[in-house]
Formats: sequence, structure tokens, C-alpha cells
Amino acid sequence: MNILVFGATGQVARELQLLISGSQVHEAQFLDRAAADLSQPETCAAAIRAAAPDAVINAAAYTAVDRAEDEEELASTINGAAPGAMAGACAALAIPLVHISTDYVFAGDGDTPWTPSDPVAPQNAYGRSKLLGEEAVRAAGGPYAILRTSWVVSAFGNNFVKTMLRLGAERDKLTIVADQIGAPTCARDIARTCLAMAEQLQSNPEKSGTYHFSGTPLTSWAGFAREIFAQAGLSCAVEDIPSSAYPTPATRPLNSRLDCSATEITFGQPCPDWRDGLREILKDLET
Ligand SMILES: NC(=O)C1=CN([C@@H]2O[C@H](COP(=O)(O)OP(=O)(O)OC[C@H]3O[C@@H](n4cnc5c(N)ncnc54)[C@H](OP(=O)(O)O)[C@@H]3O)[C@@H](O)[C@H]2O)C=CC1
Ligand SMILES: Cc1cn([C@H]2C[C@H](O)[C@@H](COP(=O)(O)OP(=O)(O)O[C@H]3O[C@@H](C)C(=O)[C@@H](O)[C@H]3O)O2)c(=O)[nH]c1=O
Repeated sequence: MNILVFGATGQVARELQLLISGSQVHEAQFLDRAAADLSQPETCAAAIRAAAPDAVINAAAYTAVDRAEDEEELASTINGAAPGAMAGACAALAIPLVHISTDYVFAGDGDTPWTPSDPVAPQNAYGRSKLLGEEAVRAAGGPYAILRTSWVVSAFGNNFVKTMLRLGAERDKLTIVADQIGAPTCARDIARTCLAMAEQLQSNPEKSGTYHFSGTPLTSWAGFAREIFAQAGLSCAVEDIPSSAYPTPATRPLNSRLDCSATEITFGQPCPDWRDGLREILKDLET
């Protein structure tokens, strides 16, 4: 397959580059911000028409959760209107679009894992902007997969692992929220699943729909930090705190548990153990 990827510098996009460069059967073109600026949605549709690919993966997004509170209009264009324009162009060519979304579309109440058909009620501007993207992709009428994931980490870019390694080396103790429950997901695993979805949607467009994909087992951010320090050999202590003791501009959902069973059943992609992925990330960061 000839795949067009929006995003080149992000965590998932970088892993897609590694995955596809090692592939005998796929080739891909990665569009950075200069090649396709998602704040100008029509340039995204034009890029798809010009490339005429077999499938499109959107790995670009406005991901600055707190900043989005002050820039909701821009976040909505990038995360809402741009995926809508991509989906329209893909539908016109009858090619699949794989679009990545987030646990932050859910309200975060309760302690039951969210299924893809559960009601959404984002609690922050980033979540609202991602929900707009989901709705626009579904409305376009072409083959698609919306892949909701959570707590993405990798050796690339900025993420919680990198923040903890930096702070954990500087401090003896960190206070970390322990009442937000979910699962870290390694960008490498997301890349593999996006590719599998693109492949399978090409011959089986009836698999179109909204899916969940995250790592296993469940943990809190505090639990995640402890595992990072244990694997990295850092002696920094972690004190559990409630979200109320760590005020941020954007409210985060307390319940980020995702029921990923449909992704395994439909696409053969089970939840990977994020602790194995974390080991790979730490090894990659050493070299
Ligand atoms: N990070 C996370 O914890 C989570 C992410 N997701 C979703 O997963 C997907 C991938 O996220 P991730 O890999 O972490 O993203 P990153 O934050 O690592 O990267 C975001 C990418 O989007 C690009 N981008 C931002 N604005 C624009 C724009 N106006 N035009 C073109 N490109 C732009 C960035 O380019 P540049 O380098 O030029 O800024 C960068 O390549 C996104 O859809 C995100 O919403 C879902 C759950 C959790
Ligand atoms: C640095 C730090 C963070 N925290 C908390 C704040 C927050 O609740 C949690 C994680 O912080 P972050 O800012 O990395 O998280 P955040 O940017 O909200 O991460 C989210 O990003 C978007 C893009 C998504 O789609 C989500 O799935 C999720 O991964 O850790 C502490 O409690 N103590 C600390 O010292």
C-alpha cells in the first residue's frame, strides 16, 4: 500500500516511519506542518487529492491539553475541521482514513471501562476539539477507523516518561496524581495497530467504526511514575495525591479505562503490556 501520513515529527508518526521503512509491502509519504498545515484544513484535502494514496493515517493533532483551554478555536480547527476535510477527500477517493482520538472525549466518571459506543462528554477544550474530529470523520461517509487511545509515550517528543526521567533525576520525591486511572500506550504499538487497520479496511471497509486501543494493565499516573523510576533505576520517591492537589487549567478525566475488546476481535490487535514497551523506550533513550 501507498500510505499518506499527516504528521512527521510526532510520537506516533515517528514510530510509523520506523515501522514502514522496515516494511517490504508498504511505502509512505509523511507530511510535516510545512507540507500540510492542519490549521488550513483545505490544504489537507488538496494534499490527499494530489498524492492519490491507497490509505491515509492522521497522526497530527493539537495535543497541548492545558494550552487548548486558551486556544480552543485553533485546537478545534486542527483536531476537528482538518480531520473532517481529510475524511471528505478520502471518501471521494473511496480510500480508508485511520484517525487517532483520545480517552479525553469521555466524562471520566465511574470506574467501568468505556466501550466505543458509550456516551461522550469531554471535560476540557482538547477533548471537545477531538470529539469534533470524530464526528466529522464519521459523517464523511467513507471507510474509516477512529482509534481512541490514552497516555501515549515513546522515546520521541515530549511525554510523561521523558518528564519523569528529567524530574526524577533532579528531585528526591515527586507528588503525582493517583486518582486518574487509565493505561499508558506506547506509540510503537499504536503505529502497528494503525497500519493493521489501514490494511484491513482497504479490503474490508465494513470494519469501519470507532475502536479503543490502550496498554495493559491499568494504573494511575503515580503508579506509572513508580514503574518508570523502578525500570530506570532512579531512587525518586512518589507520593500519591488527588487531582485536586495538582490544579491544572484543563480538567482531566478520573476514569480513562478503555474497553479495547472490539479492536482485538475485529483487527486482531490485543492490548500490549506497556511495561514491555517502557523497557524498549528506556533502551532506545540510552542509545
Ligand atoms: N500524546 C498523548 O498522550 C495522546 C495522544 N492522542 C492522539 O494521538 C495522536 C498522535 O499523538 P502524538 O503522536 O502524541 O502527538 P505529538 O504531540 O507527539 O505530535 C503532534 C504532531 O502534530 C503536528 N501538528 C500539530 N499542529 C499541526 C498543524 N497545525 N499542522 C500540521 N501538523 C501539526 C505536530 O507537528 P509540529 O512538530 O510541527 O508541532 C506533531 O507532528 C493525536 O491524534 C493525539 O490527539 C491520544 C491519546 C493520548
Ligand atoms: C509532571 C507531573 C504531572 N502530574 C500529573 C498531571 C496529569 O494529571 C498527569 C499527566 O500529565 P501530562 O500533562 O503528561 O498529561 P496530559 O497532557 O493530560 O496527557 C494527556 O495528553 C493528551 C494529548 C491525551 O490525549 C491523553 O490521553 C493524555 O495522555 O500527571 C503530577 O501529578 N505531578 C507531576 O509532577
